[in-house]
Amino acid sequence: MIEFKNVSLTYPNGHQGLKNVNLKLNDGEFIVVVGLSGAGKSTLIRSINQLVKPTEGELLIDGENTLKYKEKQLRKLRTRIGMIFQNYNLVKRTSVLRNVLSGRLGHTGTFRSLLGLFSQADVKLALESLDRVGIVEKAYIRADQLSGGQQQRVSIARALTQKPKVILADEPVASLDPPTSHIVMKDLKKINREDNITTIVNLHFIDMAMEYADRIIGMRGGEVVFDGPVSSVTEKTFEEIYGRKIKEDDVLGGDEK
Ligand SMILES: Nc1ncnc2c1ncn2[C@@H]1O[C@H](COP(=O)(O)OP(=O)(O)OP(=O)(O)O)[C@@H](O)[C@H]1O
Repeated sequence: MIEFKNVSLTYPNGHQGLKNVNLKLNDGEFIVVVGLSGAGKSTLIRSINQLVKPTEGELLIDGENTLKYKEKQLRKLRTRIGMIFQNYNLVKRTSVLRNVLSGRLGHTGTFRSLLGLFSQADVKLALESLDRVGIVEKAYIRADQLSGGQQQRVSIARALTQKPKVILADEPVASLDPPTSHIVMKDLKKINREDNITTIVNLHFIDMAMEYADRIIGMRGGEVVFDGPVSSVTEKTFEEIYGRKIKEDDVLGGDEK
């Protein structure tokens, strides 16, 4: 379980990214974080693996306050947390398989991974991960030859080869068209269900949030202003989170091809 206890985060310029956040995120949940641009969604997600570090409070993972971790413990923690970014963060000029194998970096010694000496077990795992997101036939192609949706699936496969306990996805579909967005969200959901990986996703579109979330967390101005199961969410909930009426732009539309 991931627990935020009175967590606040003030950026060096004085801006308060998180204000007194209290949350318990249970193992295996599929959580979608929603809110307007600048609400603090990325800050919330990124504080879990300390890409940004909270300045107050406690952030417990399986009972341990990770804000007290030293560099070595933090590195170990990060090996168990997969991260998916809007822009995929692949090494574009190298093969898909190499990109996916880089998910093993924290597990394999640095020297061996620098030389590209991955074990057969790692290669098998990487190929299995690519198969699970439906693109194993692309393993030996250069990453920059793939479409955006395929690149995002490579990044999901990379996260999977980490054998993570948690996946954080920061606007994973913001650069994709509606049909491809649904494919990527379905992959994330399938993996969450099959492997019981706690999955926390930032999304802009309310229809996507409603379709895929078990639980929705709403943020505004760095604060959690809503937290509840998707079944309890109505249009009014979104209007309260956004502080305004819902607009056409808030809905992605479309479905899988
Ligand atoms: N490194 C930083 N230094 C100062 N302020 C920052 C920094 N990163 C983010 N902020 C500010 O903190 C607030 C929350 O940003 P955050 O990126 O978490 O929002 P968000 O809800 O994810 O928005 P978006 O959907 O636009 O990504 C914003 O006002 C942002 O400008």
